[in-house]
Amino acid sequence: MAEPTNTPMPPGTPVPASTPRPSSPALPAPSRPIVLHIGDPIKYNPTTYAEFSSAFEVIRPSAAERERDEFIRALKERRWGDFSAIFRPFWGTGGEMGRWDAELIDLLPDSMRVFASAGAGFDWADTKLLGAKGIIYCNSGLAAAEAVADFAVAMIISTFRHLPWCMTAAIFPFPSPQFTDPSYTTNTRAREAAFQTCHARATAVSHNPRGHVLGLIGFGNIGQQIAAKLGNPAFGMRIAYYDVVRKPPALEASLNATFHPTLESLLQSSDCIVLGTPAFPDGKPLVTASTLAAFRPGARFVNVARGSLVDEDALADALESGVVSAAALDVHADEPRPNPRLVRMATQLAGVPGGDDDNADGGGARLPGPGPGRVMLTCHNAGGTVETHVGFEELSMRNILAVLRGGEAMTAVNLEFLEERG
Ligand SMILES: O=CC(=O)O
Repeated sequence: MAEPTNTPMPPGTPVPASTPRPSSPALPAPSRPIVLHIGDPIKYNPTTYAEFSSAFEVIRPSAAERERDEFIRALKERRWGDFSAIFRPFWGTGGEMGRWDAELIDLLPDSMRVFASAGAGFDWADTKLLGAKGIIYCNSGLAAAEAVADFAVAMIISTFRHLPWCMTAAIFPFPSPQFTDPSYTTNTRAREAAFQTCHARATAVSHNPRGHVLGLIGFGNIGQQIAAKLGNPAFGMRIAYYDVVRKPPALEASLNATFHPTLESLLQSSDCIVLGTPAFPDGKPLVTASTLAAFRPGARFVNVARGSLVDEDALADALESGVVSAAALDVHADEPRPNPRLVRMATQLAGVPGGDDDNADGGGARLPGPGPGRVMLTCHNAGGTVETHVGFEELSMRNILAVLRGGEAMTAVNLEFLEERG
């Protein structure tokens, strides 16, 4: 049964409820287009939602109905009628049915026109097949770009300054927040050694980003915002990029960005490589043993795109051999399970029992081993801010309003595949 859209909004806000629908195949023709709302109720944009829910009949399947088997059953029995749009305002919910592949897409009603979802990435949906069926897919990358770029800045700085080492050494041996771990209170020498070693030796492997070449793979909204934040006059990095389509000269000039016509040329010229490009539909990696071989010796690597784009074992090899001197990964090939070899490196300390201080005086050139603090791992947090979620909701509703009123989608990603409908 559909859940009511009992949205937590400021008190007194008038919110039209979505319509619970009986599980009956014989539905009367709707007076307004039906929108299938998958996931949590909206939270942040009551005014737009008031317009949205008076323009459309909004049906929100329950959490149980969104599980794949039940979802397929419901689509087969046309439980939600001839809906014209799918609306997924959050990335944390609404994905329970799994990948939007042919099995699901082939069950969509002919009335379906537009699928608007939270999230910059759209690897969870076969957008080419949707396009072939005349369905526009809109992502919400625009809403996440600033958050992802800010997070990428922190990760890039981390690869130059070895923040994981600085942070873990300061709290060695990782006491509980209550400081009740007996080793924390008794193992004073080891704790002091961890702190002092990091204080003394992190200097020798840390560098200012200024003057280094930042190589951006992908120069869309996220890449451009990273360039604006880290180039001149702020951090003074030299901006280089590779993308399948070269950007206009005025844009390149405004960001002082140098285009590289091949990925190899970008890799050979960069001190820190940042991945900010959509995943390949077939899940093929872009950063592999052979691409890593083209990195400058001792280059740094940051991934804020998708884990599937990186062969993580090849990256671990490159960190071990020193080809890559530091890496920061927000996204992982097998979420929520980061690669165990990379986890081990992320927790490695110098100058403490079980640590590794072989490389303490390395200086960015090819190093013989991973050394401490060279890997930063986070939990797919880059886009995760309140502002992003406000934007996800708003943009998804605006896209559906535009398309169903006969206008243009703002953030369609599959227009090249879109087939005209009869
Ligand atoms: O990964 C985050 C997103 O797709 O927005």
